[in-house]
Amino acid sequence: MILSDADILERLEAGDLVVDPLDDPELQIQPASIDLRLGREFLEFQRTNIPCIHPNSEQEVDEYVTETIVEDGDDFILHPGDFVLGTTHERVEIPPDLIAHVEGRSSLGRLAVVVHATAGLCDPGYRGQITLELSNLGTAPVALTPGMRISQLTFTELKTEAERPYGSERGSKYQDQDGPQASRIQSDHEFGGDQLERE
Ligand SMILES: Nc1ccn([C@H]2C[C@H](O)[C@@H](COP(=O)(O)OP(=O)(O)OP(=O)(O)O)O2)c(=O)n1
Repeated sequence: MILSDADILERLEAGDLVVDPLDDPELQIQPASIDLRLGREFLEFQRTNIPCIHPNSEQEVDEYVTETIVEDGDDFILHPGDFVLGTTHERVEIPPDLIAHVEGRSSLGRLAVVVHATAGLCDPGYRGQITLELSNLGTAPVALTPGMRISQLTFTELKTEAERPYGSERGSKYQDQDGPQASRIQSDHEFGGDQLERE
């Protein structure tokens, strides 16, 4: 079951679902979603001379990422073909019986701005800001202003609570993330399970 505006308000009031700050609930709570605003920090990917990035190499993943913080009154210009990481301004806490989906807003989609190029799932138990995978599929640069409503979260109720919510198990590498986080896929090998057995 997908939560309606009334269900979302009820869960927010009960305090187990958290979206913080929720400065303008009337504007941000939509019929079956909550609009989230864009934060100030962005991670941009540099052109690089290395032949490829090995996801297992922390150095290769981190070295070609640079951070930009947009000052008051300024915009972040997303150029055609760009792929950058942004963040929601809000921090969320998803209770163990809900899953949240990060969705784009139609108004930005109509300008060819995509807010989650691939991953869009917030696990039951997840806490933190949400990293947005922003790209511009169009032909004109688009100005993104921190504070603008950039994405929406929908919530689906699970049939039963997750027994091992995000954060309770090995892995959970993005729990309590603050600002956009580059991929931490290189830590997967620490937790095991990502190699095929030798035949
Ligand atoms: N666009 C998104 C999608 C997800 N998340 C957060 C909420 C998710 O609960 C958490 C983990 O997402 P995934 O399970 O998709 O990521 P991984 O499988 O790579 O990470 P892990 O191994 O920690 O589960 O990241 C985010 O910040 N921004």
